[in-house]
Amino acid sequence: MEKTLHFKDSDASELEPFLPTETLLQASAAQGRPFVTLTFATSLDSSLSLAPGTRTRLSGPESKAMTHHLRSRHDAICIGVGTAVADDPGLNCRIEGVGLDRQPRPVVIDPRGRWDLTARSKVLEVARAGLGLAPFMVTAHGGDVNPELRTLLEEHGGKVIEVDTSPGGGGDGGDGGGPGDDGSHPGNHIRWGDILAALLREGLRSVMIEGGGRVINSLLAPACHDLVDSVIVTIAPTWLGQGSVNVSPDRVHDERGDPVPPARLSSVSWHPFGEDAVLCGRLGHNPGNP
Ligand SMILES: NC(=O)c1ccc[n+]([C@@H]2O[C@H](COP(=O)([O-])OP(=O)(O)OC[C@H]3O[C@@H](n4cnc5c(N)ncnc54)[C@H](O)[C@@H]3O)[C@@H](O)[C@H]2O)c1
Ligand SMILES: Nc1nc(=O)c(N)c(NC[C@H](O)[C@H](O)[C@H](O)COP(=O)(O)O)[nH]1
Repeated sequence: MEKTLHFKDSDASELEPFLPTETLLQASAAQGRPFVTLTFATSLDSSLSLAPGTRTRLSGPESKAMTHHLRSRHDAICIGVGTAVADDPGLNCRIEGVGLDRQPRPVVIDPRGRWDLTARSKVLEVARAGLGLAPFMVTAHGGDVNPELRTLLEEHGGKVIEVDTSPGGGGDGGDGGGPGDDGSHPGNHIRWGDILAALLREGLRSVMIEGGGRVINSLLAPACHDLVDSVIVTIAPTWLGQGSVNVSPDRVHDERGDPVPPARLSSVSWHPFGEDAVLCGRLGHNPGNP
């Protein structure tokens, strides 16, 4: 098991204006979704990892502890299956003293059963050790879920959640597209509004979405802005170069056909954590905010 992390209360308080409060949770629930924080770490050239299918360490120890604090402040932590396969993640909070009652529920979006989950996968080892919760897998309604995978999940206290796909493959920003991308393949795309509504029905009132590239780029598309409350980005002082997994949402054009920026944050603040800078901002409008 990995080393325990430490995070100071004074650092935690700097992040609070961007995290769910009871008022914000109720306002999000009234819109039929959990409070959503989009969070990830990038290089100076806006990359998440050196190449698809590989895991690249970007955060230093201080900002890594910050990310784990965020995990303890949400009911769920959500990733796409591309990240689940590339990283074999634990998806728990490893800050000292954080008990099971403050662990987030891991959620993996996997419309067509690409996840190579086995009993030796880290997320299940963590659950068996009592250091985190067993994962939920969100899949396409009527898709083929491997019965062994379903049993494995259920034996650990996890489950499969089936959600209807959106005919035509999206309309809410897609999921970034590209080779090997089963998520934007017609018939496999699940609208983010439907994914989030399904998580709220499971009692998950706040979700931290950690990536990867396709997930982040799709949520930064204008059609999804009202589904995202806060964005918290760790920026590491390094470049990963061309061919890396990039945060760069699809181009957006105005009615004249001229390009316009797809997204801009508001209420922005910057915080140094070790050698990294952490950027906090708001994307959509949550009626619970002043
Ligand atoms: N630096 C960071 O903070 C960070 C965070 C997470 C992941 N990563 C890296 O990102 C890479 C993985 O990114 P990626 O873009 O390959 O994969 P991803 O994790 O974004 O997963 C994409 C897949 O998820 C599914 N999916 C996502 N949204 C969907 C939707 N709305 N409907 C249906 N299916 C949907 C689809 O199968 C899609 O192909 C890895 O290298 C990982 O290490 C880095
Ligand atoms: N904050 C942050 N800094 C990084 O340097 C880095 N590589 C990630 N990556 C996020 C990550 O790729 C997924 O969210 C993992 O899959 C989680 O894995 P763990 O639970 O930590 O095992 N995130």
